[in-house]
Amino acid sequence: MSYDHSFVVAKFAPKKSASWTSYYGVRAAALLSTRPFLALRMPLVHIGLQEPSDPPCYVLFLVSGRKPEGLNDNSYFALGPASDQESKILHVRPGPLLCPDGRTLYVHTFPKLFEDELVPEPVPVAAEFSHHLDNSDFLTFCRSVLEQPGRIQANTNARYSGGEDSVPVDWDSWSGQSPREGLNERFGYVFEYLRAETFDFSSLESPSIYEELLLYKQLTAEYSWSGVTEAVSWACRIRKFPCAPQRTLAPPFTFTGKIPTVSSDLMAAAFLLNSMKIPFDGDPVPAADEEPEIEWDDGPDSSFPFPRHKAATPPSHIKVVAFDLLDTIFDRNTPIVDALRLLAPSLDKRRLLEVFVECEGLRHRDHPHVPHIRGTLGDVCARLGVDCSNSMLGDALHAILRPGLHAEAEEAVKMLSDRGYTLLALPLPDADSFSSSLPPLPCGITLPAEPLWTNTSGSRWFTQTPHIVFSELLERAREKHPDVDGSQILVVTSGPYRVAEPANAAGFPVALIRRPGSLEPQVDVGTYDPTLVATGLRDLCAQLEPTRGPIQPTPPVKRPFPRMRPFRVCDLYQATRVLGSGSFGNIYGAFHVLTGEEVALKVEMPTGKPDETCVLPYEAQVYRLLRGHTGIPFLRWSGMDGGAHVLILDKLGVNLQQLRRLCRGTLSLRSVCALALQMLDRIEFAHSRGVVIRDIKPENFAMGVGARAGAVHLFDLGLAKLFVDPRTGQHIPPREGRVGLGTPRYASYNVHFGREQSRRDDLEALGNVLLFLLHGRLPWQGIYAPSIEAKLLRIGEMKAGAPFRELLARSPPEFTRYFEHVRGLGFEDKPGYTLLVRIFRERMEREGWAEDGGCFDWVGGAVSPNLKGTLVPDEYKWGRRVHVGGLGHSR
Ligand SMILES: Nc1ncnc2c1ncn2[C@@H]1O[C@H](COP(=O)(O)OP(=O)(O)OP(=O)(O)O)[C@@H](O)[C@H]1O
Repeated sequence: MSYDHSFVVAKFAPKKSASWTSYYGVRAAALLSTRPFLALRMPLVHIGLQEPSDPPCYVLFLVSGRKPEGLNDNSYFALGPASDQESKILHVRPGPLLCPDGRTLYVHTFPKLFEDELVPEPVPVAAEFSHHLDNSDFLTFCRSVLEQPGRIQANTNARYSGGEDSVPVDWDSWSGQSPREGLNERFGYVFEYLRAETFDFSSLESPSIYEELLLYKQLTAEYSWSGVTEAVSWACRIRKFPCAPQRTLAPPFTFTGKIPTVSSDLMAAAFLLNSMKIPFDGDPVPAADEEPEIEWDDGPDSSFPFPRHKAATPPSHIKVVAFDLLDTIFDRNTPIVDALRLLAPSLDKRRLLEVFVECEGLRHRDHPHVPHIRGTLGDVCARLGVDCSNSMLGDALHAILRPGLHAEAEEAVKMLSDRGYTLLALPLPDADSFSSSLPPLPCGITLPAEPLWTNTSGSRWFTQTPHIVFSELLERAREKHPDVDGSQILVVTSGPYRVAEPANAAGFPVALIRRPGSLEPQVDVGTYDPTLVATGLRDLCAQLEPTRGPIQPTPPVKRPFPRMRPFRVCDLYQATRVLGSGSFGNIYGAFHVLTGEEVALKVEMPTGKPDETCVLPYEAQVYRLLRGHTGIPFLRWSGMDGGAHVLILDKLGVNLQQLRRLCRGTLSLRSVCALALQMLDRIEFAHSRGVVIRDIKPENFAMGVGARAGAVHLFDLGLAKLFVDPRTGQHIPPREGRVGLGTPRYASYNVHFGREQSRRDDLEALGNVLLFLLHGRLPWQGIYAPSIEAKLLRIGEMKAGAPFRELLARSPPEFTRYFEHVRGLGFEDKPGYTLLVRIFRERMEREGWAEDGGCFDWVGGAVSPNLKGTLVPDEYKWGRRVHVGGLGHSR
């Protein structure tokens, strides 16, 4: 069917929009009151202004919370509960256009829309016009468009613009490039004009006004440049359909004054419009481009004493130097690495240390009264999947308990002692284990006679040296210097969070030793403030040289994480940023305070309502069940901390939805095939452990980071379920009338009709996900239905019927084979994973596509990192580089 179709999508783009074109852009944009909105093209016959027998005439309506002004003063219909004075009310029953707060919407009409009758002079913009698109703008825009017929069809450039970048003159956006087009300069917004004169809708959805609404919806849903880009790319695809010669809009027509009746189409449009957020008069102008402070109002309860900023300190002011022995004087890391290398020779040194330190900290937290080093070794082996004999463990333990001295220790200690400093040591953690195996301390340092605090119940010395140590230290220092105060005792440590933070909080200056390659984290969240930073003990001595002049305080560092109240989980993981939000709480990026290793924290705060159960403990069980596959993030710890349920998981990279956006909306068949192989593998693994995922969607698959950047990971297992009864080993029985779970866009056909999900449903959902990644859109997206139930039913019908068949017809044949298999499976049937893998692998082999990490569209420079519209999380961008999949490239 041929359909005349013109539409305009208008969008305000705040200046510096690029700054919120980011992972957080969507969140920030939700607070902006300037939103993209739509000039609707409506057939006049739909609103009773034309007879069906007349040649069809269309008009663009602008729906706005503001009345038109200037020459078009009177050209509007008020929708909904207008005031008594309103003469023209477009009566809509039962009032779909009513705004929840009772304000009125106006449909701007168009008496002088057409070329010859456009207003002779530009209409002055009312002084108070700040951020609403009003009728005069609209007219100017229309004139600009109509003056240049054909330009759009000729132009194949991308159709987006804005932000601070200049806009190429030949783009068909209306973007302030000429003096005539001054609106953009003043208000910083951009019009997108998308015009498809005649095209064939038959292979798309049924022709209706919803095509435009769909664009609008997409824009409002994903308000960022990516939203625009997606909408525009969608429109561009439509535009690929053969275009008939351009026609101008139908002859001018005169408004008769007759109040129109509402046709069902308009009614439906009105329902959709009602769900849109259109700015109203008096809405506040958005505050610049500030990102909102992310409030942490449901997180674990923890607070930090922040250090005061220090003044310059003359070395002579320091009377006592107190060493934290671990890793400043004693070298504990080398023996740990040596010991672990015996157990897992192939692993990288740093990784071994990270695993050991993490296991040690968690073990100590959960079993504070049990000797921990042997237990830690056991945990390390379990974590690395290595089998060790008792004698191997014994050897490793022996090595770990024999730390040597750092090479420079003797010399440095002597030098400081010769300069007259009193040298003390903080008590050594776990002194009992070490007592017989330590080498003698360099001459001049005194240990406390009795390390009181190591036996403190639940002591947390792995992360925080307790406050009691510092009062004890002050007492010991006063034995030699009765008048000394805390500011004269320099604590030397390599542990920023283990020692520097509590020392600062207790009022002691700190010298932070950062040896090259040290394990301690480099991330500074502003909770400590070292007086000096040295690369080793020799450097420390040089900086404490009396003739050198006062030690200048380190300049304040620009803290990278100001937007969140800092909190720490298990005293070991410092949260730094929000990675995402889920239905039950937030997911935070965090790092281990002793190793700097990055992790993700999934946090759920119980509401306290008796009838509500928390889901994270359940999800933790599923993660435990699925341990052992590298394509599923490892659950490092789960439990209650600070009153919240917490999962500590491997940190992942960008999810497939974000990557699809990064790649401008669609992925190539090559990427889709390569992803399919990995995704099938993860799902097969879950099924092999008796688990159905029930929430297969692109957002729940993410690439790894670092060395695992080419691997797809399956996560978010909160909806997963055992399909095998663990007591009987039997498959669960089929059931009807189940509540639909998962995401309707991708869910299997069965889910829409209330059937219990089994393995086949995960695989059907995977098929839908792959089609979505390939096409960028599924036919049932954005359809209209009067209620959610009706919509779910309608989507189900589409999945079962012609729209799905048409989708397959325009997809590579592999998908037909794939769906033939998965839709042919019975409830209990085991899917033919090998067959499904073969379908995609054969295609890859035929095409000569390698399956390596470089096969994805986003790797290796195929996608320009700085294109607007990408949703690459900030952590993947720095300067003009982007690192996706671990392979960075410059523009
Ligand atoms: N391990 C992780 N590493 C990095 N980011 C993550 C991780 N886990 C979750 N995220 C981010 O947080 C978002 C939400 O996480 P998740 O899907 O687990 O939460 P949810 O509450 O189950 O969400 P939903 O309601 O969408 O199912 C994800 O889309 C992802 O961007």
